[in-house]
Amino acid sequence: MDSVIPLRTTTATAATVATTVRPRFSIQPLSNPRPNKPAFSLSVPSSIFMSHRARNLPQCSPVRAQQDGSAVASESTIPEGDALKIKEWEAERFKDEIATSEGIRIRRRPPSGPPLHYVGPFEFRLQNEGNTPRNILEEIVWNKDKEVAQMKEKRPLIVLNKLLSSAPPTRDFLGALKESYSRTELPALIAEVKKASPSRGVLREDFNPVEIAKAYERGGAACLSVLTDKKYFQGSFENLEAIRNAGVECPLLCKEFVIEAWQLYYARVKGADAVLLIAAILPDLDIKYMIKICKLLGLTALVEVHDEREMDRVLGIDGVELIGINNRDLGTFKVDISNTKKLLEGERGERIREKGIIVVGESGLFTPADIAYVQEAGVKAVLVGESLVKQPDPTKGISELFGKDISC
Ligand SMILES: O=C(O)c1ccccc1NCC(=O)[C@H](O)[C@H](O)COP(=O)(O)O
Repeated sequence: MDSVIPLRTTTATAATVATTVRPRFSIQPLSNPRPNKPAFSLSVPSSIFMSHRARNLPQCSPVRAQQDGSAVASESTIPEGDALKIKEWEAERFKDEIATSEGIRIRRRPPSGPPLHYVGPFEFRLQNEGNTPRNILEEIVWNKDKEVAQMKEKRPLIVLNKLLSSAPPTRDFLGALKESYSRTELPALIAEVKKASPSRGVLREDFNPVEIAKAYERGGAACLSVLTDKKYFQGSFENLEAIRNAGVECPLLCKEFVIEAWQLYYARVKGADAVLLIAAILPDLDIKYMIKICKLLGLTALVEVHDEREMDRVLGIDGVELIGINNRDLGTFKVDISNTKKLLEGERGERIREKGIIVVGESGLFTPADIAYVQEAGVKAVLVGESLVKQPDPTKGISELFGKDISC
């Protein structure tokens, strides 16, 4: 049985509602609207209506219907504290809507129900719907959101800002890639220090990050990528700091799931020279503003994309100098190195060349043929983890991967 809930928090006509409502509801204008009643009816599956009632939300009382068929909330009935919570909740939802409109499917945190007294009509979720991450990337992001909140409490931005003055200077990540490419005429190597990953589990039991980093440097890596996520990759900021303090000269990429600007400051303080910004997670405006912060901090931003839509978004953002094409779908784990070629074909490739952007081919590279394939597609650098970190001797692993010694 369907129920009818004619509610609206702000003035809106049936027509405006009809354009914003989600398809699983049906809206019909009432043929004979009565005074003081909205001129439309909204049919909602009864299960959704039940979840609305189960949450104890007011149904009609704070809403006043108008002659034109719209309805307004009588805000005077909402306690001040709740009104603030409602505003915060609506602001979050607004951000989510922007992200969705840019094609971002990863939600920043589990959706919460509206606060008490919220009377918006069209957001009645089925109970429990949406509170489970849709894929591993979303799970990582939800976990990161909590983790960053805790870390920020211990080290607020004001503290990090002070530490910046004693942090070692950054090294030129992009310059190191360009220099290596012109020296070897092969894609510059960003070698990844990674103990484990969600898709492959533990890659190396005897994992000594500093030893691995030094072995990569001896093998001719231009830069290193250091996983700092603990829960899913068994990495840490201690590893990043230790590699930096051990005198490794290769510039270091902090391989993190950045969702907040605070993390950029933290990475910088811990010795990073570059940070990863993942387009599948970050809306355009966040990328734009984080790139500016990176510049202020002397960090290089590696902006990672996986599909055409993300590439087009990133190509529209000013200040992007380094783009990584991940051959791994971070939601499904599927790896396909032809993804690099696909994203560099035609007009996109031309725009990238015109803008002088350096492209990094990331993930799933195991053989000299793989390196040649992505080089042919147009990359000037590669990011390699598994195939090197698993080698008993990672220095030798680099020569095998490139089919020659690239250290001199
Ligand atoms: O590798 C994963 O399982 C993974 C899962 C979810 C998010 C990110 C993930 N990996 C990050 C990377 O893409 C790789 O560490 C990096 O590109 C190197 O890839 P590979 O050479 O295949 O180890």
